[in-house]
Amino acid sequence: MPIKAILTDIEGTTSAVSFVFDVLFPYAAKHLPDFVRENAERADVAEQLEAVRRDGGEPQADVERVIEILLGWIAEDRKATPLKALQGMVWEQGYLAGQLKGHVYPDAVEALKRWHQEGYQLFVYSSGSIQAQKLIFGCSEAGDLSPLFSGYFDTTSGPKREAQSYQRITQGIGVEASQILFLSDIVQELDAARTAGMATCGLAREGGELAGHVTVDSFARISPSVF
Ligand SMILES: CSCCC(=O)C(=O)COP(=O)(O)O
Ligand SMILES: [Mg+2]
Repeated sequence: MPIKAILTDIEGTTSAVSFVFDVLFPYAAKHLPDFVRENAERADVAEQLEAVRRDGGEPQADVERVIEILLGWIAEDRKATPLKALQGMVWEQGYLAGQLKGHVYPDAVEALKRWHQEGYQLFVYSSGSIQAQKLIFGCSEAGDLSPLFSGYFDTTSGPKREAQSYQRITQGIGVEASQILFLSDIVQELDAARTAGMATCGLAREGGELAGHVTVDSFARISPSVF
């Protein structure tokens, strides 16, 4: 059955790993402590702080201890849903202040625009929160790319290395798994998507191969019609 939908990862796929590690994560580490102190009573923030206490196994942690836990999770690149939600809130302030602009590779911008015009439905699946995903594409160096996308999925659909997450996303997209092409730079994510029945294409931007998957170094080399 022909591909109808394209589901893409962000970090290392549409966007540089260095943008996430050298720009976004340090920005969050710098601004998150004061953001949490100033907004700890806000309902959406308080809900995430409670989730940090629960997931961190420290139900009695005060706000300063929760901040310490969060900074530790940033340092170890933990894909924890409450951290990702709070990072998205902090990054929003940076994007709105013009201090952040989302990096999206020019070849990805060009291909996403073309595929959208050709009628493919485009979706994102990232460990970054849905808010963070909307910001990186909505406030990108190439302008507002958000009209290209039909939907966004984050770790509330499950971890990216588990096949069940891709089954849930398939339900959400509403086409057969075999009609979805998943793009990622991580072989374990591609393996999980394939186990769920999706077509896969690996991105290795520095060259090389993602074992067992068609691998390219640029979106310019992806033809959805051949999968
Ligand atoms: C939405 S941009 C920030 C990405 C992020 O926080 C992250 O952890 C990268 O996750 P990905 O699943 O895109 O590799
Ligand atoms: Mg990635």
